[in-house]
Amino acid sequence: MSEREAGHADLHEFHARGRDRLIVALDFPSASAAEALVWQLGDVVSFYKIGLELTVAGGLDLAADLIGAGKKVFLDLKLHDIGNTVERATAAAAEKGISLLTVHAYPQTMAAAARGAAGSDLKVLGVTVLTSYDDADLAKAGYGASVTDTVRLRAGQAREAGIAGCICAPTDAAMVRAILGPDRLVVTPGVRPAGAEVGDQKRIATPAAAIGAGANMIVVGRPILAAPDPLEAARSIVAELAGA
Ligand SMILES: O=C(O)c1cc(=O)[nH]c(=O)n1[C@@H]1O[C@H](COP(=O)(O)O)[C@@H](O)[C@H]1O
Repeated sequence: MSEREAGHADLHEFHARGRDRLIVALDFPSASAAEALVWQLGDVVSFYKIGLELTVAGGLDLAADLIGAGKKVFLDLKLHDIGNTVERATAAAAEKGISLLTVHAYPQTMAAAARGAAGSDLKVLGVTVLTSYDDADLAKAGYGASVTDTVRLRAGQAREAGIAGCICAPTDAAMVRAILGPDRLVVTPGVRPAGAEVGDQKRIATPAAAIGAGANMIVVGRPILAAPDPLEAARSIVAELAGA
């Protein structure tokens, strides 16, 4: 269904469906720059990702402000350390009212994060294989398996660890959905509206294709942040997601 086909009564629901599928990555060097974008996007966006760059520039205080203002926050720290450290860091994130937290999809790490999040509303996502990697990049990093086989293995291990879901490329989403089943989360970065600049991403698809392949939510950074009109770019992606 397109925006045009949705009747007046359905329009609110149509936009809400699109909005619930979009996470905007606040990849900024300062909290004030991130705040300015949040202000600009207003009610069009309800879920924000705070990653490595913003975390070291006041991102955790901003996370508290966003949560206080009724937004959801995805803390993208991609944790990977000894179990004790991962468990404690995850428990600390859970206490802050964060909705989503990433860890690298290694069995020990995911099991520790599952323990840290137990009894809280925090959902842990395992990063399978980064969307900037292809088979040659994995080989260079010392792995013998292809991207597809590695994602398949790690998605299965995420399910066994009992975490909430996985981060994967939209091109892997159908396979990961089949492994995780209908109740876990599949979240895909590496999303580019048709014609958008690809940048350093290697395994990409459009917003509608990502949802069509089984993603619950997509993560979008530069196609909104670097757009001449970020609000218009976000609106257009929300409409595409709502119709998918
Ligand atoms: O965990 C992530 O969010 C993530 C995993 C991954 O495999 N690839 C990936 O791009 N990301 C993040 O998703 C965002 C994508 O940003 P853009 O490429 O600008 O849309 C960035 O904040 C990345 O850190």
